[in-house]
Amino acid sequence: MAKRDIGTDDPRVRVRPGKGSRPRTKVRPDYSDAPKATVISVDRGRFRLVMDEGTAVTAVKARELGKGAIVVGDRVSVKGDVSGKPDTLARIVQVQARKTALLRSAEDGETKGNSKVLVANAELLMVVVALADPPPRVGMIDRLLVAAYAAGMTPIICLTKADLASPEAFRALYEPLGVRIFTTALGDSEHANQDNANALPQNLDYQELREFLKDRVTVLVGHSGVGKSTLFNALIPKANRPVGHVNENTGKGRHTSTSTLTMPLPEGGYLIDTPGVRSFGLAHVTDEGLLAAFTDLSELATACPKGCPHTATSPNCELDEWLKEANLSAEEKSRRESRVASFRRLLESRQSTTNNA
Ligand SMILES: Nc1nc2c(ncn2[C@@H]2O[C@H](COP(=O)(O)OP(=O)(O)OP(=O)(O)O)[C@@H](O)[C@H]2O)c(=O)[nH]1
Ligand SMILES: [Zn+2]
Repeated sequence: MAKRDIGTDDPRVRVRPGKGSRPRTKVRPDYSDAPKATVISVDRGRFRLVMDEGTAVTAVKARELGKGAIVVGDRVSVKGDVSGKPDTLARIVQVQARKTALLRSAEDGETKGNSKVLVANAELLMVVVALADPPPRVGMIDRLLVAAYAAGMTPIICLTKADLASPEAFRALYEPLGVRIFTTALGDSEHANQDNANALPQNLDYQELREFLKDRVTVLVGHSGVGKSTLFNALIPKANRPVGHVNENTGKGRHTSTSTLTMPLPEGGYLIDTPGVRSFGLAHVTDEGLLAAFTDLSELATACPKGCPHTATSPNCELDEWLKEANLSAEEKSRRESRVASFRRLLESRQSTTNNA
């Protein structure tokens, strides 16, 4: 292969002379002065980008980039027409290394065990949990926390529908983890109405949440019906996410939309909505990664016998010692049991996933 041949016959790809010392076949073009952009949506091979100076453009992936996926949140270098005018198309020529990558492993079907990057470079994972209707599902929440830590992201929890049920029990369970928890009640328009403010429970954190999200990039995840769209619309009034009904676009019923939406927050920062997260496989996370997400348990486990797998049958596992501690209140005992059970359930579910894959 000739020294300058980078394996493309695309005449638009300009190649600068490489340094003599570089490996012969890997002479890469220098795009350091190409304009940079962030991917805000992906639709069948077309990427919607916001250039750093603000223009929105549509782009395709340059052939030389090969097969790797480009996802929402990726930072990219762009060539070609970046005017953003109708019918123009730019070219993504380079993808920067990701600071964070939110992955999800398929849990069933043909792709079982394969993992996929959902969003790149986001800082926060906001797990949206309804206090009622539907009630919180601890297993899913724990999975999402694990996925966040494994992604290099910081998880936070937003409790919704506090007008329907008290957040106390949930807070008692999750506050010891050091995860920030915000409680909201935004639902029906009557609740959003200021005249009705007295009807709302005390101690709601909606304004604190707004402040917290300012200037950060946050991914929203949660089950259908927990109030994600309601929250999204409250935080970004012009977003107009459809509330209370599902997916007119595909007509395939619930959870079939795959489009991930990025919207700027009025105060600065971005919200990213990921529809259709029904399950969140964790096959890509190691056992250590799993334990690290249980911040309350991971410290205990450092005192376990060497190589302890921390299951219910592991001899002298510190997690069991923690459960057996003397003089615990009934509440604390049940909280600890719930935490250990959560962790062990995830551990087991992953083992069966990996073994059957
Ligand atoms: N009472 C009450 N209802 C709420 C609240 N937030 C949302 N709801 C209602 O819950 C229902 C579902 O809300 P959505 O915002 O559509 O929930 P979603 O999570 O986006 O659901 P999908 O679009 O299916 O993923 C709607 O009828 C909302 O009006 C709340 O804080 N309190
Ligand atoms: Zn152990």
